Amino acid sequence: MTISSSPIKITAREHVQALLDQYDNFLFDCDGVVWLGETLIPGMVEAIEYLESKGKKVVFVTNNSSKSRDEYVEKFHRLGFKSFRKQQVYPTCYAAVSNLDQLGVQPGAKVWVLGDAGIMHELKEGGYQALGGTDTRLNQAFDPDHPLLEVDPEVQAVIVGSTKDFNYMRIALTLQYLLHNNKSIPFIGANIDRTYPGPHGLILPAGGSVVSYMEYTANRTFLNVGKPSTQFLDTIVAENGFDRSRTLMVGDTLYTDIKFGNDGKLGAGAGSLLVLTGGTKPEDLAHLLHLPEDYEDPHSMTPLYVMDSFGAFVDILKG
Ligand SMILES: C[C@H](OP(=O)(O)O)C(=O)O
Ligand SMILES: [Mg+2]
Repeated sequence: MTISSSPIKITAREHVQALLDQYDNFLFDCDGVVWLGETLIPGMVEAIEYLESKGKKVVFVTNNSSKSRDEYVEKFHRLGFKSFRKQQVYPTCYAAVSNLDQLGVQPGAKVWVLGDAGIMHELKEGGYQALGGTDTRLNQAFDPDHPLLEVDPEVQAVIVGSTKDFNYMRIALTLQYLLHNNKSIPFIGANIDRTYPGPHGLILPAGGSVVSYMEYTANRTFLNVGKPSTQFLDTIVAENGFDRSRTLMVGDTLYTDIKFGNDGKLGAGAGSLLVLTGGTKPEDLAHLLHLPEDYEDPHSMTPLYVMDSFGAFVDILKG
């Protein structure tokens, strides 16, 4: 099946049954698909339990680097996913750390972080020394004479992701590392998302806004390790032994999730399902469908399927 110009709307029992027949493996985005902040999207626990009861493999791929895999396990359990295991979640803090080795940065090395606890914890778990990030000494107002502003020459990489502690001390220091040694230290960005859907209908700044800030300031290009990176998908497919033609990506964002599934050649020609519980509204999709053919490859961001909420899966199936 190829990507149609208009996605197929999943509303009836036969549509849901077709998904079950067509796919063995389901990749789920988290923010806007499974939850909004700490609020579970109704029906998601039942939907995942149903898929697993039918022998389907389920993994979660999130561009949100604020939590480590261990912290995601706690969150999934807290929200009712009782049998959830660490191997089922791929946050970009983990992807960022997994990339270090290939960039020649070996465990034991010092890595500078502009980001939240997830990146710090994954670095430590990978055997790296994490600097910056959540260090509370950086919470103070900018002072050019502060000893912390001295660059540590042993730092071998910089990872930038979302942070709720975005202040001038942190960005000024991060800039020093990005410029250090003739801009030779690898610059990893955890994601490209501008925003993410928060609780109470709030649209909140996401990691991509922080990464882009640093990219512009340092006049450097970062390596994006998150969706829609095809290398990220290759790793997930290989680690789980998934058959791409029997794999579906479910997400709420066109330029990350849907592009990830389409560019990654999931499904038999296409394997992406957009839900409308997060950042994308029907009018955004309509706009995309009317873009000129040559506009930044609109097909790569066109989902094969669309569904109001994946949480409706079991209800639709039961009629
Ligand atoms: C939006 C994104 O999370 P995801 O939707 O990939 O779980 C993020 O928090 O930057
Ligand atoms: Mg999302």
